[in-house]
Amino acid sequence: MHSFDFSFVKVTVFDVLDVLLVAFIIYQLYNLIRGTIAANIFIGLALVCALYFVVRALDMKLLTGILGNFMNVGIIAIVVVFQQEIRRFLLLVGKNASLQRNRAWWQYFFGKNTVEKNNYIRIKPIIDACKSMKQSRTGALIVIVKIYDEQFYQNSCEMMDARISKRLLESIFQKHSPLHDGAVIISENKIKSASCILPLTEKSDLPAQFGLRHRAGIGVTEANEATAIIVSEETGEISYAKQGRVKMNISFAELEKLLNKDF
Ligand SMILES: Nc1ncnc2c1ncn2[C@@H]1O[C@H](COP(=O)(O)OP(=O)(O)OP(=O)(O)O)[C@@H](O)[C@H]1O
Repeated sequence: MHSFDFSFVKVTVFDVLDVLLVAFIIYQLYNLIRGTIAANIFIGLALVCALYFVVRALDMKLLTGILGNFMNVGIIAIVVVFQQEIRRFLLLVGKNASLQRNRAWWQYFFGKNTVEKNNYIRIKPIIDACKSMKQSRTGALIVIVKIYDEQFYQNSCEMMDARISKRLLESIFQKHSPLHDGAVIISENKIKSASCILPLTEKSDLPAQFGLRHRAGIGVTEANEATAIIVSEETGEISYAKQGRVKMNISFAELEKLLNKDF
């Protein structure tokens, strides 16, 4: 009977850790570029790489030479093409590290209940504003971002740095307000900007009643670590978008649950 000898393969704890870390980084990168145009570019680059290895293995000299030259400048091309994504990835790593640290300490000293209570205080003005805007059929788009990338928003937004309050949100989206067109961006427990023009999703399978407001709400969550609350002017319905996916007509209890999780 044949037996296999695997004694030449030595796997240490650090090898496992190494593979897990690489998998984690690839997963984070995938999350960052999922649904964006960068994902298609990434697939294109991966295909060129695969083709290079195939033609090299088949010893096809001309193609190997051409693709080899392309691969030599590949890393520079990647940095240029994925400039925004790399920037967001590094911001995410830095920010998450400090957020997790603060939260862990806070929970250690004050317990989980205090954290949840504080969270409710933070999200209450947003929920109350949505309740009132639903009633008055005021269209609104509120985007909550983990990392406020000023460069990303500064050209298309009216910059603010205000405490979140129900009345402020209501006045921004009130029909006669000069800032009512576009989205409000919330980050770090502040209203950071208003009247923002956001990228629209290019999805073709959305419900017919979804116009620009909904498309912008979904679009921003495809390209960023963000969640969007959309109040429909037509129907008063509340929708919630995250990672390019949208939950329609959610209740306020559901909204509270989702915000508690994501904010
Ligand atoms: N790119 C954009 N970024 C942010 N907000 C936008 C953008 N484009 C349009 N909007 C907002 O959406 C409003 C138009 O909404 P539209 O009626 O097309 O959307 P809708 O999804 O059908 O929502 P509603 O149900 O409220 O009508 C604009 O007045 C503006 O405030």
